[in-house]
Amino acid sequence: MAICAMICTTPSLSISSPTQTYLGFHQRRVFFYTTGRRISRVGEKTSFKVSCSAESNTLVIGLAADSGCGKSTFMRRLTSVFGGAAEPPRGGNPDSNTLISDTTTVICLDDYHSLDRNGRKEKGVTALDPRANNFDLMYEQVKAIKEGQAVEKPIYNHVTGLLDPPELIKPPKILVIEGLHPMFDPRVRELLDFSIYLDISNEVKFAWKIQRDMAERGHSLESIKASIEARKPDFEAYIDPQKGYADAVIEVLPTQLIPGDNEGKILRVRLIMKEGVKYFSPVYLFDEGSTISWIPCGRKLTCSYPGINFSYGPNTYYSNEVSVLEMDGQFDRLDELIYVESHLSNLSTKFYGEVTQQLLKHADFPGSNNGTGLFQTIVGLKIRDLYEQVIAEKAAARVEAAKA
Ligand SMILES: Nc1ncnc2c1ncn2[C@@H]1O[C@H](COP(=O)(O)OP(=O)(O)OP(=O)(O)O)[C@@H](O)[C@H]1O
Ligand SMILES: O=C(CO)[C@H](O)[C@H](O)COP(=O)(O)O
Repeated sequence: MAICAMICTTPSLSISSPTQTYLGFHQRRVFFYTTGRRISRVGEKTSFKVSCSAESNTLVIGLAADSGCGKSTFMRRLTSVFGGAAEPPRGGNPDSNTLISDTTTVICLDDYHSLDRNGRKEKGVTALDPRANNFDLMYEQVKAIKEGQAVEKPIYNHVTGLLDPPELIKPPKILVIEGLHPMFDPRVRELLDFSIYLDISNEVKFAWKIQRDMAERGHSLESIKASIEARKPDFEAYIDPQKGYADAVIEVLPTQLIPGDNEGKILRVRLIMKEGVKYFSPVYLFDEGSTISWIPCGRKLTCSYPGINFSYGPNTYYSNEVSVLEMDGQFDRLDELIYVESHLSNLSTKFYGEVTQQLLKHADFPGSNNGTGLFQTIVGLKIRDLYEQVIAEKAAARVEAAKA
């Protein structure tokens, strides 16, 4: 770092070279060595490409879920926690899948489809199949962004089903990679600072699909059923197993408060939080580590049928120790959520009532009155906290390095 601070205005230096290169420093000049021999000096004509870039402060978050499972809604909640609105790149492809705000850039991993709609049809593979995706490019580009370099990322056009010319993605403070496979490739997984899986049970997925694809997109009930069935084997083989790697899973199930309910309107939502993740301390209800069941309905929380049930406790998930917070039911009055919020700890809020304020602000988003909205908001706050801890630690390390 000391070297870079002297030769660059920004604190890090990136070098690309066709051979293994070693960086040396002597009398305020930077030299490159190959197997110990000095071969060139910065400023001299050289085949090495040297560029200064901002120190790698890009935090990378992975958000995995099947299509139509609430990724966009979650992203809107996350961006709002950082205080901004996300928009597609200005002046770019109107069908871009990217969303940029002051703090976050969200890229959709559909952009790494290597086969377009026709290509998949010809080869008889779905978009969930690894053979339809370019994981090498995904890895190289996410790594480059994390290291502070801009990349030309391809665009998969959902309107035409074709691969469009690429768009420039500059390194943001927080990069979110959302889509089908953020935790599939071990190399990409290794780049993630935090990972989330939205686990929507088949019953609920079906209810949401019907609501959206029938009401908004004019699909028939039969075609929705057929598309879910057709995706199932690949979903189970390639998408679902990723939840074993996630730091937080939001699991959405039918309610247990109404026996045999299959409407998918009242939901039982579980926030599964891995223990021992750096910069992430799981949220708890009443008393950390104990097992709690709580019906908050009564004087301070209005509940109509079938009521609300919270539970919390330690558990094991894919051989990992986790804490699980569960909410079954829905709120009648969102402003009364403050009562529930005041019984939760480790929320990483900046002021009393921030969770309630966030949900009230976006009361019109799907799921604001149930555990999906509540837990998405909480995970958003935890990501902000994680980011702030990383930044604070890097700043402290820089101060220490400058002292040395
Ligand atoms: N928490 C929720 N409660 C009820 N319905 C929801 C919830 N989240 C999402 N939905 C339903 O699912 C639909 C898809 O949500 P969203 O667009 O956020 O998902 P997505 O994963 O980004 O979808 P896609 O990948 O297909 O773009 C919404 O239009 C809504 O009908
Ligand atoms: O699973 C998906 C992720 O969103 C899509 O089905 C996939 O990207 C293919 O898109 P399209 O159906 O528009 O060709």
